Amino acid sequence: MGGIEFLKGHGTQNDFVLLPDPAGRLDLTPERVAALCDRQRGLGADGVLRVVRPAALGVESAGEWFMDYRNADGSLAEMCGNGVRVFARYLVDAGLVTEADFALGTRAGDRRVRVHPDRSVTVHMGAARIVGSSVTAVAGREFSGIAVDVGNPHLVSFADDDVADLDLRDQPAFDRDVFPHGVNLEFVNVLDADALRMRVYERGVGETRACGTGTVAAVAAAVHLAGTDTGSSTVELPGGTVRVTVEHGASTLTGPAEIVARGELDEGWWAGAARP
Ligand SMILES: N[C@@H](CCC[C@H](N)C(=O)O)C(=O)O
Repeated sequence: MGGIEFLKGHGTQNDFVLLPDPAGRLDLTPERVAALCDRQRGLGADGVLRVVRPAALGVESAGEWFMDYRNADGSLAEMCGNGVRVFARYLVDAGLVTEADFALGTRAGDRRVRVHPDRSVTVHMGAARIVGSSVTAVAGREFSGIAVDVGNPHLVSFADDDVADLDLRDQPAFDRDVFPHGVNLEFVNVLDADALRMRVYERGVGETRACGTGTVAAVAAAVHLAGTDTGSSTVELPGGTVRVTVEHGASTLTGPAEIVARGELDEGWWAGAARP
């Protein structure tokens, strides 16, 4: 095999290693994903986006490309909102799609995207479903939350105190009976009628500087609390600001997406990274 091409990109500082692999030839083990994402022994990222043809993985999609997303710990997740924006940015920059508006496949189903001239990307995120409530605890302090399914699981907790002061270095407690496959935990301040501030502790990663599906979950939860099913809001995150709309079983996420670097992985390193 020749060198393994990679790119590095981010969306509101939620960062990813992209691996172009149209035919699905890479043996992308959880150990290799974890090594790639490690900020000391690898390239460092919150997740990996393999760029692959749907047929190569045996999945159905109306899109020409499938976003094979992995969390930094090597686990699979259904969906990644910031990842879709970065993935779309790469496809357009690389000339792999020629339209500005197209569909791509994810484990949560197909997602339509629009790449704007100012380099921002809008993703049609599908339905954000309110599925119940639960609790979480950060450093012994309990928060009640609204459970939201955005293709992947979220628990959104609204706080009166500034979420900037929360200590999110350790995994907050959550109810494993309610979330047997884990959950992404969002902590939110309402700034005004159409502005939220959010921090997030992601399943399979830890605290990240932004989570696209999390922002959609946060706006859906805010809209739900307001007693309606339609609304739109900016969401300020440590890594930047996105815009979310939620209406009648659909939602959109708009924000920046950047490709930062490209290069080749060392083959010896790749071979060794297959081992834990
Ligand atoms: N950062 C992502 C979400 C990635 C998946 C998540 N950690 C999970 O396990 O569900 C986003 O931007 O949505």
